[in-house]
Amino acid sequence: MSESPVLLNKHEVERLLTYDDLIPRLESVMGKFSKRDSSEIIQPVRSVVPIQQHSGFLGVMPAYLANEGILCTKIVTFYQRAEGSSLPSTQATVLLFHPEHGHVTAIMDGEAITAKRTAAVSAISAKLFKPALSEVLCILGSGQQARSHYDVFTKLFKFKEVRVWSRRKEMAQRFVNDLQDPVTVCSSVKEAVIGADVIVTATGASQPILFGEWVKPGAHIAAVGACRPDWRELDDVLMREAVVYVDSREGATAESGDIILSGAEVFAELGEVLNGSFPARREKTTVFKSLGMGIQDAVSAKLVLEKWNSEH
Ligand SMILES: NC(=O)C1=CN([C@@H]2O[C@H](COP(=O)(O)OP(=O)(O)OC[C@H]3O[C@@H](n4cnc5c(N)ncnc54)[C@H](O)[C@@H]3O)[C@@H](O)[C@H]2O)C=CC1
Ligand SMILES: O=C([O-])C1=[NH+]CCC1
Repeated sequence: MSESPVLLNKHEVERLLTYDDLIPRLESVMGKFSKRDSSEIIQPVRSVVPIQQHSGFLGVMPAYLANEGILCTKIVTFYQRAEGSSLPSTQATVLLFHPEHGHVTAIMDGEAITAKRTAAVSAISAKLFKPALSEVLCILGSGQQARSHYDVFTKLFKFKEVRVWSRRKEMAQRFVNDLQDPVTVCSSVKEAVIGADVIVTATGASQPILFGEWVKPGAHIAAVGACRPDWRELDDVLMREAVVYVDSREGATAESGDIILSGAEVFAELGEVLNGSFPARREKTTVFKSLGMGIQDAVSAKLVLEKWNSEH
């Protein structure tokens, strides 16, 4: 009989998963993924079931990392929620399996993993692509991803000014009230992004909210929302003028409305830049279009379990 799986709640996962540990693991796995060696990594594009009556989606995100002995799947739901809803729009559970015997070794909260690994990957994109002199950070959205992006971007980089915009100004104000350091609340997207060097879009928008005409040439945009083929956060001008990087070419081609509907060309995967097979075109306006990958959840969950095991 196999042992019962370890069960870890959101509080535990949040405590055990640190950006310092996570970032090097994500860089390593994304680099390996971009080599497309199926004897090392298998990660299909996420399967998504629409839940039309409730404006939601169920996604299943499996991954197998043979050399690291990680067999994992995340099950995630994401919903378009009314502003001010007390329910989280992204909820998830991550399962780790014993790769040899097939039993479940751990079941853990996936909300904290999703928030931290997505922000950490965006931070990796910013390390590679943001302008050398980056003084102004702008965050569009004030939800879970906005907060994790704020945390890691201000931990890793020094900005003179941080701005936030949200659909309802009081939500942006609430976001700011939870923080120690000063952040400017903006009344419009335009006001928030003019002159910004780094822009994070982390909204549930399905139509463009960020327009290329407002974006400072050379800025870096980490675009985290719009993860359906008919959803947008960025307009055609921005998508066509920027150098576009993605987490996975297959994921972007299947799921990113910003890429599919604008007809923008994907320049490279983040992993291809980390591998040195494509350049980081820092001098240009750059977009990193993030959709989220099972391998990112898999290395995060393994890290959480290792930390937990070291304490028990
Ligand atoms: N790329 C990735 O790996 C991941 C992407 N996501 C996506 O990131 C986005 C944010 O996710 P969470 O922070 O978990 O959600 P959340 O519900 O915590 O925050 C969503 C934010 O978007 C705003 N928003 C919603 N609809 C909007 C609209 N039509 N126009 C402008 N703003 C709008 C809300 O006011 C809120 O500030 C979602 O689109 C989600 O699907 C989530 C997890 C991972
Ligand atoms: O990677 C992920 O978990 C998600 N991406 C979009 C919604 C959830």
